[in-house]
Amino acid sequence: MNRAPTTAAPRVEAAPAKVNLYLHVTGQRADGYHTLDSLVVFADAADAVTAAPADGLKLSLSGPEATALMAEPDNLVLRAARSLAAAAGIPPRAALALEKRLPVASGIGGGSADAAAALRALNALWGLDWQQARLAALALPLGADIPACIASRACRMGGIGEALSPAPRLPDCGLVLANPRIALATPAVFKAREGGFSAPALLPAGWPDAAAMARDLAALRNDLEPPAAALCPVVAEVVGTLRALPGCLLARMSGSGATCFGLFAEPRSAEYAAERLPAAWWRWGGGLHGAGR
Ligand SMILES: C[C@@](CO)(OP(=O)(O)O)[C@H](O)COP(=O)(O)OP(=O)(O)OC[C@H]1O[C@@H](n2ccc(N)nc2=O)[C@H](O)[C@@H]1O
Ligand SMILES: Nc1ncnc2c1ncn2[C@@H]1O[C@H](COP(=O)(O)OP(=O)(O)O)[C@@H](O)[C@H]1O
Repeated sequence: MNRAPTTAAPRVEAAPAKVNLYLHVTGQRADGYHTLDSLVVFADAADAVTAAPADGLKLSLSGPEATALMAEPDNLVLRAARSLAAAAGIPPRAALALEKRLPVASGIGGGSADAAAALRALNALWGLDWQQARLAALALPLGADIPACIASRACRMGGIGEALSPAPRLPDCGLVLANPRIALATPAVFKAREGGFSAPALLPAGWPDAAAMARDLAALRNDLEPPAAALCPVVAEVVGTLRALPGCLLARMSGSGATCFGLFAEPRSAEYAAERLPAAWWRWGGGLHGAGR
């Protein structure tokens, strides 16, 4: 039965960038996937996915970063749509539009955010009413970051990305994101990692302000930063440039890179600081997605 209402209004979903404030690689499973411990937050920098009624399944691309995806044989948005339709037992009928603003293959989970946004939009468009946990379980094989992106709320990430628990209470803070415009493939970075595994972090129940959070985060690390910097040496320059910005409390790489972030006391100082970065880089400054909700 096709439950797609042909008169349903288009659904628009933001696909916010994921930032790993720290990322410890805690082990490796027999299938090769690594187990992680990470504090994940979402920035207000975002792609946007629209789903509208249609007879078949199609995807249109727009936005400043869309060119990098023009040759993509099977966009994650389409894979997510097919996967949801198959699991729901309905034909995949939707006109999807992706406005791509986040750099591709950059450690801020843009593809995962897009897939998650498509699932949320189609869940509504097709009247499925699936719970977030069911969408997350369906999406995990498409990308380890997608479960966290389904809710797009700060969380503690464990397992290979599917074990999600609440984040400590976060203070108001600002983020600067900077990418030197070099794509880094996630599998290559995991493969280049050397050494043993890290223990999961011990975190407090919350932080009173961004400075206190930065102090605790400084004792942790991103275990993928050394291998990413070996593959892409400019990562060290990006981190150093962020760290030198006035007001920067902490600078580090996100995910498997090459995007790095700077943590600031509040969104306005991050916005201002981002403008001082080299114009050749992709850069963004602002606050956390959903802050104050
Ligand atoms: C590293 C992280 C941290 O949040 O972020 P990104 O750099 O992708 O943003 C994620 O774990 C990435 O998630 P995602 O990009 O969705 O990964 P997937 O497509 O599932 O996996 C791509 C490849 O990365 C490796 N991989 C990924 C996740 C994981 N927990 N262990 C791994 O070893 C595997 O080689 C896998 O084949
Ligand atoms: N909508 C999409 N956005 C970004 N990448 C996509 C998308 N669909 C498929 N991909 C593929 O997924 C890979 C990982 O992209 P992305 O999620 O941006 O990076 P990362 O996992 O480093 O955060 C890209 O190299 C690209 O080949």
